[in-house]
Amino acid sequence: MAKALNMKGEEMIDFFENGLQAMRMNYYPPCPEAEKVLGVRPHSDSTGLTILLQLNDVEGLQIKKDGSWIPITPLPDAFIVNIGDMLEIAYEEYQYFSIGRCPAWQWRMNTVAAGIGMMMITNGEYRSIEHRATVNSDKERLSIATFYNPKYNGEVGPAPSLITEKTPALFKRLTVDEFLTGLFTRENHDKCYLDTMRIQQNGEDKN
Ligand SMILES: O=C(O)CCC(=O)C(=O)O
Ligand SMILES: [Fe+2]
Repeated sequence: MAKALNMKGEEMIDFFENGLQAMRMNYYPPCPEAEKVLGVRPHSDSTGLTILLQLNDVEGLQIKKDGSWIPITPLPDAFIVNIGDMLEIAYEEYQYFSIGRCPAWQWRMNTVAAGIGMMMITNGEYRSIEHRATVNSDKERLSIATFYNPKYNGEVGPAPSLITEKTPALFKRLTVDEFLTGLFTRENHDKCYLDTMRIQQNGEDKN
């Protein structure tokens, strides 16, 4: 990835060496009123990189492309690689993570997900993807997501080798600690957290 971006390899290693890794196992039971609920509401992963396995051969994952939701058909033995944008921790926070609740569901399990932005590191060159998961009326669905992130005592921000006069830094550089503190103390949850990391470019509307 560093090679494709013409980024210094050591910088990528520096971001991710001894980084945080986390895994979330998603179980979506069948829901007779499947069209009324979502398994996972629209979001972009807050990770550096997410590697996702659609465990059984059941559709559910959708990505947003040109304003429409596109289903991602599971392929046997194939991983899906997502570029993440910011850090998120979803820990049994049902309301935060899902929309609606199927009357037939008795329980739901979320494990911890944590991650920090490949979008920031690549200075916007690689963009995070908005996605969601739907549920089915008669089939259960399983997926496993693994999240790869910079180390906790490190920094996050555009890789120095990607910043030039023509491609100025689009995001601030800050410690992971600062990033996390900002994430968890923010009051406006409607605004994308990544947007608060953006550096205003010359000539941009300040509103
Ligand atoms: O179940 C899926 O396919 C998507 C899950 C997901 O987006 C996540 O765990 O972050
Ligand atoms: Fe996700």
